[in-house]
Amino acid sequence: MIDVKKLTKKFNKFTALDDLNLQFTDSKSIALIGPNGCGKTTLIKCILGLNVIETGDILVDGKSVKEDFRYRENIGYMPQIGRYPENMTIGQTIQMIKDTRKIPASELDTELLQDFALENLYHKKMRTLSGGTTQKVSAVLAFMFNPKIIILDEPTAGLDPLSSEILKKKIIKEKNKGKLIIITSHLLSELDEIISEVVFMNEGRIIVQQSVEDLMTEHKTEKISESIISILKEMKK
Ligand SMILES: Nc1ncnc2c1ncn2[C@@H]1O[C@H](COP(=O)(O)OP(=O)(O)OP(=O)(O)O)[C@@H](O)[C@H]1O
Repeated sequence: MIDVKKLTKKFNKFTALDDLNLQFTDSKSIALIGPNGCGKTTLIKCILGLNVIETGDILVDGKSVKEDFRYRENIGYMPQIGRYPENMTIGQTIQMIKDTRKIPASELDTELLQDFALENLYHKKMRTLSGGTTQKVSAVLAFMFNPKIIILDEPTAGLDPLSSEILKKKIIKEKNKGKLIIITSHLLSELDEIISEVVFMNEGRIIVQQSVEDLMTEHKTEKISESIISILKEMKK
């Protein structure tokens, strides 16, 4: 569980996150959505400890992210753009990260590795990979260490339809095991099958946090994308 308490994040005089209060509970898959620049990645980076928090706090399973960095071992993160050592191969990169985590091979989740058939490309250098293949490496690593919380930043943006489907199935499977999944996406049509809750942000604030059922009932729609478009239209009035 993640508990965001009165979180404000400023970059000099610019307020990127403005007094956020939020709870993300286990067994949910939450879509974090909102216009470009509304603060989604900033919030994710605060959760991951990549942004320093000056005002407010974030508790992950009851422990402040400001205190002990070890909570990060429970979070799998797939960044929007993964950056890896350019001259290492896929195989070496995955092995290097496995070595730093020191988790027995029997406990690793290699399902995505197999489903993406990434082992066939183990010899390829990271700098030579297409955007989609780099995304697959990031996805494999986000799930590999069986984290309780999985954060995916625009996960399907660069993936072909088949790979996107493989990843979506994996997300649903892990959510059903009780994990907490947070996804940012602008591809609203992608979200329908996987999301149980929506957090809509604008200008560093939470506009809506609602279960998918409530959202669709309120907006009389059958698709998340249509509900979000209704919210956007109401905001412009
Ligand atoms: N390190 C930084 N220094 C200064 N400003 C920053 C920094 N990081 C983010 N910002 C600003 O904070 C705001 C929120 O950015 P953020 O990346 O969180 O948006 P986002 O919702 O993830 O957008 P997108 O949908 O385009 O990915 C933007 O105005 C951005 O320019």
